Amino acid sequence: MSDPVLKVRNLSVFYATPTGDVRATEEASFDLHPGETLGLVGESGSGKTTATSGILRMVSSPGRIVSGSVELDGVDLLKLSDEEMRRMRWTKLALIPQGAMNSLNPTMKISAQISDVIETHTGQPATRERVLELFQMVGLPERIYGMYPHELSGGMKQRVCIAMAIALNPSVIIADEATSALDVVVQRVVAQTMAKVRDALGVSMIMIGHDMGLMAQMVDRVAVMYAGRIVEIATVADMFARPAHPYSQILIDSVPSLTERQPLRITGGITHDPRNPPEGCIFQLRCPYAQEVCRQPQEMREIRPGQEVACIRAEELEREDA
Ligand SMILES: Nc1ncnc2c1ncn2[C@@H]1O[C@H](COP(=O)(O)OP(=O)(O)OP(=O)(O)O)[C@@H](O)[C@H]1O
Repeated sequence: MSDPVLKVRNLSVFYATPTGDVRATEEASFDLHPGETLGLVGESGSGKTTATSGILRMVSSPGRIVSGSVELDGVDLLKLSDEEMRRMRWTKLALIPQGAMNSLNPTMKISAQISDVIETHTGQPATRERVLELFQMVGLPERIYGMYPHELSGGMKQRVCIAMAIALNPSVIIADEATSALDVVVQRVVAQTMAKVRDALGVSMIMIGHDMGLMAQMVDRVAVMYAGRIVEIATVADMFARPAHPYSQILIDSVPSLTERQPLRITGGITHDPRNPPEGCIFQLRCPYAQEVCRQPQEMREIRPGQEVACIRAEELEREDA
């Protein structure tokens, strides 16, 4: 396999609170290969957004990156100066943030906002031709060129955000639940646009989401997070056919069917205080199979080529869903 475009190793990001650090992302490690899409899933509060903020070095106070490395094309982003990092954003690494469409500037025309991104990083404003080319790639009509965000539908605004993300041909795009604020039909169309653009440009993507059904159709591999820890990484096929971690099994069971899209609906939530995780397995307090042995630290380990899991009992508990 080709060298990864992005190599994340032991990334930990904590938030300081008066009663101790919230360990929002701890020891996260994964690779992203050229042209690959990796899905990052887990229920609310599992640390998905925090992990990607760490990758982009956009963690704001009271958060801080505690440790780790984030290599993009062989360069450790965590070692760059702020100015060097600023130059990486949009050109190498672009973000479509949560609620992206609400982050558009209401007082600026769509064309000017896209042009602005390009000008800030290249020193040259975008030509009308280039903006229209981007519109075409994401399926936006030419007539919105001179319009303001409030004149556009939610789906269109989301496409504008995709256009901005690809404007400078980044190697990696991180899409943070980019579609969750939209209704189901619009979600599907926007997701298809994202996939089309990704395939046309050969860009690598990290997609954060709750919707396992949508993930199944959009991503190559899935990383499952629980309470700040990645507990399993596998191809979509393996994750759905033989999820190895008990938490992944619960996640998969929460999907009614792969064609019927639904957000993750898991009762219970994260049960421990994120400032004080249990010793050993992060999932032990909710795990139906927890035993004494689960109080030992659980490292990610490969149980078959391409499937890594942080569960000492994985082989014993494995099941075939196929
Ligand atoms: N500013 C903050 N101060 C303290 N704790 C925080 C702060 N921001 C996030 N957290 C905590 O960090 C943990 C991870 O949050 P994060 O938003 O990364 O999760 P998430 O998986 O992206 O959730 P969602 O799906 O709801 O976006 C949670 O326990 C959250 O309460």
